[in-house]
Amino acid sequence: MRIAVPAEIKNHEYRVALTPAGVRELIEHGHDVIVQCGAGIGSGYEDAAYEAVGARLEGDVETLWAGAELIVKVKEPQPEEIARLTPEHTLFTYLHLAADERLTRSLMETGATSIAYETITDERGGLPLLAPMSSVAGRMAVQAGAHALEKAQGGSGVLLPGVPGVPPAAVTVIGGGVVGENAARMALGLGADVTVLDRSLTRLEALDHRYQGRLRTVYSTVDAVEAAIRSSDLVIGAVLILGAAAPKLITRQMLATMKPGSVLVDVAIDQGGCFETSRPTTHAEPIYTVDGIVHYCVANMPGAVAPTSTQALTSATLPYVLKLADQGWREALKNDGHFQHGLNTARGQLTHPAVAEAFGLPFEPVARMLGG
Ligand SMILES: NC(=O)C1=CN([C@@H]2O[C@H](COP(=O)(O)OP(=O)(O)OC[C@H]3O[C@@H](n4cnc5c(N)ncnc54)[C@H](O)[C@@H]3O)[C@@H](O)[C@H]2O)C=CC1
Ligand SMILES: CC(=O)C(=O)O
Ligand SMILES: [Mg+2]
Repeated sequence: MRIAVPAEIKNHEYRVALTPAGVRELIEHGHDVIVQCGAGIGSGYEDAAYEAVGARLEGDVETLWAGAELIVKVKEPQPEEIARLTPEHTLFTYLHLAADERLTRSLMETGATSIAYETITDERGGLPLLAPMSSVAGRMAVQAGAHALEKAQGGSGVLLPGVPGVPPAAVTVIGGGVVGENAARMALGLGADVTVLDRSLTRLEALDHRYQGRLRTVYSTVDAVEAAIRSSDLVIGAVLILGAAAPKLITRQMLATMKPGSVLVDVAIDQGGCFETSRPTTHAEPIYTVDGIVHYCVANMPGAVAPTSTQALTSATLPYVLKLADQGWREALKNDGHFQHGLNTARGQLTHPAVAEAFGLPFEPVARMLGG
């Protein structure tokens, strides 16, 4: 199969979809891999490293896309990338469609087959292609929040760990999944006072057991969120309902109950954000302030630490890229029910129920799409 790896073009996105080691695996399986010139530079991979494992380099982006059957990317297609997609393409990347109706409709119109990393499931109930980037983003959320708390950023000026004689900051993490646990772990490491809210008692039990009383776990209700944010210096939004738009757990009205200069980091922004006042920001301008509360809402946080993120991402995606390349998308999905959950669009139709529900659009069940 002809597989293309374009350079990412989202703001400050330095990741690339495949490392040279990943490309080598595909070539060993007999596939042609075409890498856009310079695609790996931001992650520390020179063009020569791809050439050395047998990839072809392509400088012209239109030629790269036009010649590909399978396109492997990191971020959702940007408008100029949408314009290059055709019904002959299979696109494998993060999509987060429920957050963006315009993207959803335009992707459907291309007729391309699109498979989203973030909706593929595994037998343990996890999201194996989201998890590595959630680990990165969860860890970064505390760094980003600590920086935003500084006075020069508009923050209250509270130092997360405190110092001897001065108490540490209060950090609330809403959603105790992969992002949430990684954020909690970093915040604990810095010596902050950490509370995690979740709707899943199983998750709270696991966290309680693992952290042995070093963090507080609270069942998530409107009441519990209201109480927690009143005394928090940093609140991290880390909830997810698979494939769906994130629920708004902090309203604008609730901001007035928070301490001035407190910080909200909305990691769930790629699914639309879990705070009413969140809007996507970029690494170039990551923060803004509403009613005295600093917001950080970058939708591609791991892009800023690309050498780490690219290796973690390729390790997770490679087995799936190999299946798509070896078997074609139909067979690969027919043979793996969890992989099937990744299919978001095909033949101009939506195939993910949660995305369809987000916009009140009709959808075609994957099983029917694969049968026909
Ligand atoms: N901004 C960025 O750069 C990145 C964003 N993300 C996003 O972070 C979000 C979280 O991802 P993961 O941690 O991997 O998901 P996950 O599925 O591991 O965890 C989500 C948790 O939220 C909980 N939850 C759902 N509704 C809740 C509610 N009302 N109150 C409290 N908890 C609730 C679930 O029980 C679950 O434990 C996703 O939207 C993901 O796409 C992930 C990576 C990078
Ligand atoms: C998960 C995601 O959207 C990211 O890593 O950018
Ligand atoms: Mg994202």
